[in-house]
Amino acid sequence: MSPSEASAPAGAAAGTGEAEEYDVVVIGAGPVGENVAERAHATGLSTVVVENELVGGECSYWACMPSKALLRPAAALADARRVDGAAQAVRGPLDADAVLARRTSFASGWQDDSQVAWLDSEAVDLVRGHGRLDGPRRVVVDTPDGSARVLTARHAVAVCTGSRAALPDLPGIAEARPWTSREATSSKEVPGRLAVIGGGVVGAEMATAWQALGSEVTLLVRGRRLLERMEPFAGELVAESLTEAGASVRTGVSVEALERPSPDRPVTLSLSDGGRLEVDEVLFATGRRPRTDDLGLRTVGCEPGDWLTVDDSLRVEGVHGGWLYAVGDVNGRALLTHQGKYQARIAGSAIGARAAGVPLLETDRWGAHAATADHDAVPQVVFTDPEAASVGPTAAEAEERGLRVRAVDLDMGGVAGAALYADGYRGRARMVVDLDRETVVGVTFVGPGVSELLHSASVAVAGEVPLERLWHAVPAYPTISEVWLRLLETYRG
Ligand SMILES: Cc1cc2nc3c(=O)[nH]c(=O)nc-3n(C[C@H](O)[C@H](O)[C@H](O)COP(=O)(O)OP(=O)(O)OC[C@H]3O[C@@H](n4cnc5c(N)ncnc54)[C@H](O)[C@@H]3O)c2cc1C
Ligand SMILES: NC(=O)c1ccc[n+]([C@@H]2O[C@H](COP(=O)([O-])OP(=O)(O)OC[C@H]3O[C@@H](n4cnc5c(N)ncnc54)[C@H](O)[C@@H]3O)[C@@H](O)[C@H]2O)c1
Repeated sequence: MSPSEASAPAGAAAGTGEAEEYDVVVIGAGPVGENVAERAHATGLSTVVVENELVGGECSYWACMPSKALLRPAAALADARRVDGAAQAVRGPLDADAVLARRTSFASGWQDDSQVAWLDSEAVDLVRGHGRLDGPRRVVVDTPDGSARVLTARHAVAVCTGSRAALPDLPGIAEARPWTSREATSSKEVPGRLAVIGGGVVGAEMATAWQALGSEVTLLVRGRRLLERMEPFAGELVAESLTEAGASVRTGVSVEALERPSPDRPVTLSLSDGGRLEVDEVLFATGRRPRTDDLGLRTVGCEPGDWLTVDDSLRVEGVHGGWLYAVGDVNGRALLTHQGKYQARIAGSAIGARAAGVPLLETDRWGAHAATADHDAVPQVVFTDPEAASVGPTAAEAEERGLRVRAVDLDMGGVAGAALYADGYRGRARMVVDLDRETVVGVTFVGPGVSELLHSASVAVAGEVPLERLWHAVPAYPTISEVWLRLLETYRG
């Protein structure tokens, strides 16, 4: 079937009330939905995506892109300040207006024309409106003009509706009009005093960005440290650096109530240690919940409000006929754009293979239709200063999985390339070695400029490269990559 034949839906046009039939219907045109549609279409299937906000999803407008655009100028300035000779040339603060303007341009001014054009170029149809399931293989779209369109799928429906910020149920929270990640990435003004609640990735990154932009930031962490899902030294180094930058980082404390007497007045937080804190804005960076509450899931035997549990080919478990897929944040496996897009490539080709009647899918470990990396090789970069980058389990997680491991630690300041990169370079690395197979199962780097190193670790982990072969992968001198050589030397003793 040619792509042009493939993209033509059968059935009646919109407005007639009759169902429009496609091979694949995708609900949600975030980065993941776009990729499921494009991949499924590449296998010769007709595809349509349903979107009720902006094509491009959270990542493009209120998450990855604007947050990294806010953080990059701070990192560039910090890097220059760590190099004698360059430091003398950059004495002033960030130009907050210019940073916010650049952020806005990376968020495409919250317009989705270019992403719509991309869908069009890939011959994927777009229906604007809120999609919900209405029984097997059937999606009803409530469109902005008040009418309903019915889409049916010959082969598969993929739910790619993502996640939204989770807010705790606290007295006064609604009246306090707190920021979520949306306001933290799209604000047009720099608040004088900002409280950030939550020591996860959003909390650490947004505290870094807004402190650098001139806010007086207080980061309130209910646990013992920041970035609890990474090796302990990651959160410790990031907290130390945030404190040096002027932020107040307080652990073991949470918010119990909020009071904002009127919208133009400051907000006062009552804290679990009995203290009170007055700020101009408060950001809740307290995790995410799946966008599954208004999706008609009961009509197909699933529970609304839950993360959708999937198998490794991204098919929702327990749905008769195996036609329902859930890809990206909504399945709760790894809330990251690159991991969702990886799942999308796998789901798209699995949908295509099943539609073509391929009798035996490659769903074995590392097979073409199995998202194995979700379990063993999820890379993540936290764009704080210093950057924290990791792939695979931490040493503690590897032990919990029953692996016999050794953690090899290194102070990165001794690596020549790191010392050249920044005067007094502060950074640490850990390589977690599976002693039975002599392969690397997890790696963490924390330090300036480590984000671009991470893929080397992902290749080693996903490739299950034996240490004796890694020994022959020679890092160029004098780059920060020589951290690999030092780690291997330390392991060999
Ligand atoms: C502040 C922040 C920073 C982040 N930074 C990074 C980063 O640097 N790197 C990284 O890898 N990840 C990052 N993430 C995570 C990343 O944003 C998500 O993993 C990614 O957006 C998930 O993509 P998705 O397509 O699954 O969902 P989403 O991007 O949430 O897209 C879902 C889409 O579905 C639409 N939708 C929902 N329900 C319906 C419905 N019923 N009908 C029609 N349409 C619907 C929504 O409008 C949306 O467009 C960040 C997250 C946050 C909050
Ligand atoms: N650079 C990146 O890759 C990047 C950047 C931002 C977000 N993300 C993704 O987005 C997802 C969401 O990030 P997040 O930081 O919102 O979630 P998270 O789950 O990483 O962290 C939330 C934090 O809030 C704390 N918390 C929860 N409820 C609380 C409460 N009531 N009071 C005080 N603290 C509370 C938790 O203990 C946790 O430390 C992450 O899973 C991450 O993968 C990725």
